Amino acid sequence: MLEELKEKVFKANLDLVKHNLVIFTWGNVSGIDREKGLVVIKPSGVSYDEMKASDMVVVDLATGKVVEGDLNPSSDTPTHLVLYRAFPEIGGIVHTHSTYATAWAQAGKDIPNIGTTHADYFHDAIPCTKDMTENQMGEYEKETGNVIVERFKGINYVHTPGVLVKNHGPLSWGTDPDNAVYNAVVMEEVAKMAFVSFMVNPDTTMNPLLVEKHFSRKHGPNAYYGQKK
Ligand SMILES: O=C(CO)[C@@H](O)[C@H](O)COP(=O)(O)O
Repeated sequence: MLEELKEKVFKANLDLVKHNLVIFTWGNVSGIDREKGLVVIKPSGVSYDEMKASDMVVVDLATGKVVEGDLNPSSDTPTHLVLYRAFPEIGGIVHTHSTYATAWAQAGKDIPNIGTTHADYFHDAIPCTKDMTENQMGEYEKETGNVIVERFKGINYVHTPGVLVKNHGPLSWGTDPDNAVYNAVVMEEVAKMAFVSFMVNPDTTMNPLLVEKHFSRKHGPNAYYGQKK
């Protein structure tokens, strides 16, 4: 079942290593078949060197139950499921511990939009979630999804396809697993650029008109991951 999606998700997970976004077993990528209501995700704790497409785990979107696979699904599966349910336009999700985006997440700071590179891919500042409450810690991964959805109230998740989970790390999403990985790579790069920019000039700013010009030039007024709807 879902062999093609398993292959796509498997390749996208290996691309995290190719792009230096993860080491060891850190991070994860998932994809979704919305017609079947099934999510394919990386197995938990498996080295990328040893991983196979057949190791990918299939999970029911509605119940979270494993419907296919001998290995445990990623520990972050509850987070992915909350986002797929809340963000109907996404087809793939990535979580990494990429250095600069994770540093901004650990610092609890949004990555402000101060460059045209950022503006080409993320319309708004890349938001960081707030501290979770003691009650939320009980179901950390599920509540991580809920605080992301809460943080995106008033932010178009299609136009800004990524978030920083406070004191943890980045998540990005896209039309499919490959697009989600692409956005994860861009996110790490703009996190690094912003960090260095603020070291050069802590007071740096960007004219919002330049943001609009670059984002709409690339994505159009009714953007959908770069294509007009
Ligand atoms: O951030 C964490 C754990 O804190 C996870 O995202 C790990 O980095 C990957 O866990 P698995 O996907 O292998 O369960």
